[in-house]
Amino acid sequence: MNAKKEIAAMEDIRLLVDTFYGKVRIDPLLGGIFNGVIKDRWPQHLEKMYSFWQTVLLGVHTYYGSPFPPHAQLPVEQKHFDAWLKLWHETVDEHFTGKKAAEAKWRGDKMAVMFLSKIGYYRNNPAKPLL
Ligand code: HEM
Repeated sequence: MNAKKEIAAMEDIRLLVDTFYGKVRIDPLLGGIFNGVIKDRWPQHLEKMYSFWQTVLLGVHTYYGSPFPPHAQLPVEQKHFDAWLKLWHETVDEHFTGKKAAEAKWRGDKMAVMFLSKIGYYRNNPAKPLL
């Protein structure tokens, strides 16, 4: 039996992130894209994602990066974000329940919409020099 619990501590964030990216890495649609960029830097990527979700969900401010730039040039569209969100929701629900679990899913949804819209914008409006 695997009782669901609240996301309350760093060990919960690690479980969430490790389980999620474990699925992402072998996903037929997403795996190649992630592995192609990250290559042998998975430990660093996971550390960054622990700190991102720790900041968002636990209010412990350890992430000072800019989430969007690494996504700007990725060959992704709606179906990739759908696949990302499906795995994210599934992973959160597998292990957790409660307010922070709901917030994790909500934040994933919002960021996916925002990333997709920015990616579309930059594709249609390539940056032009002013002079
Ligand atoms: C199709 C969907 C997505 C793909 C393929 C994708 C892929 C990637 C890749 C390749 C990196 C860079 C890793 C590196 O070079 O170290 C990255 C970083 C990151 N991703 Fe995503 N991602 C996706 C969706 C999302 C969503 C929805 C979120 C929102 C929670 C997210 C949050 C982040 C964050 C916070 C970083 C670290 C940014 C930094 O460098 O500070 N990603 N992602």
